Amino acid sequence: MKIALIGYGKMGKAIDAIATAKGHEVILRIDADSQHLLEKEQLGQADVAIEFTTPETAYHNVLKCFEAKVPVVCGTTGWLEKLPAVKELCSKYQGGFLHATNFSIGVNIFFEVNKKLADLMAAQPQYNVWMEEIHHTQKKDAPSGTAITLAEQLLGAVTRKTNWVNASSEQPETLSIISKRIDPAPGTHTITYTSAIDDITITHTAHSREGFAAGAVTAAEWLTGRQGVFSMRDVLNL
Ligand SMILES: NC(=O)C1=CN([C@@H]2O[C@H](COP(=O)(O)OP(=O)(O)OC[C@H]3O[C@@H](n4cnc5c(N)ncnc54)[C@H](OP(=O)(O)O)[C@@H]3O)[C@@H](O)[C@H]2O)C=CC1
Ligand SMILES: O=C(O)C1=N[C@H](C(=O)O)C[C@H](O)C1
Repeated sequence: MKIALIGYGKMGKAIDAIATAKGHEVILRIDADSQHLLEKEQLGQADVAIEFTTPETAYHNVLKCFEAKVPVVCGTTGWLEKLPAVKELCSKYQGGFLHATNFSIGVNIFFEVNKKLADLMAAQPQYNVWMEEIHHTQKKDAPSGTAITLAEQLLGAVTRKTNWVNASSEQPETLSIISKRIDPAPGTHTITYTSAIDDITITHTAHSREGFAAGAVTAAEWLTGRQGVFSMRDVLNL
């Protein structure tokens, strides 16, 4: 498979190592200084693009892939407000688009555990619930995309919580998401349900970026040759 890497920072480099070890050919490595390569002539040579850049640049980059008719796997977080527009444009261009706030198998299983626990806690109002995420200090967005996915799942089931804030809140209807930035944390997410009697805590801790990168390569293999808007649930059959 010929891969175009859009974004060649921490994730781009981790994906390069895994894709190359699996026998794929990385034909483009694009960073902020080589955006002129984001054109049909170059991008169009790839079977698939993998985009991990910044909240400010992801939308433009994904559109460039649609224009070049290259399916794109996107892991960039912090640009949720533009996702609905991208999904519509994907249909217009008859493109392929797969976005995930977290590509690791472990976190995608954790998402399913979160939904199940939230379903059970929906009928137990004696429990309050809050969330914490810890990442490295270079992270640009807060809360993390993964934390927002977890929060949306939780609010969908635990209806006594109606909104989330990226702070500590005393409002009973507000889900607090506390963000901490501590090096070198690749990504830790914890959800705690607490009552006067006991606490239940679930945590996912990434030990490195390997799980995110391996998941992105698996998603790219899966997306190649497909049209439509997909998620990791499609890839992992969850
Ligand atoms: N979904 C998931 O599983 C995961 C998602 N992420 C997300 O992925 C994103 C990237 O993370 P990470 O690799 O750690 O970040 P880095 O800051 O290490 O890398 C970002 C890269 O994007 C490049 N870049 C900036 N602007 C452009 C542009 N206009 N076109 C092309 N490339 C550009 C930068 O280039 P330069 O170096 O020249 O500035 C750099 O190479 C973040 O949003 C992060 O939250 C991270 C891990 C897992
Ligand atoms: O920026 C990161 O590093 C990470 N970002 C993603 C997020 O925002 O959830 C995924 C992972 O936690 C690492």
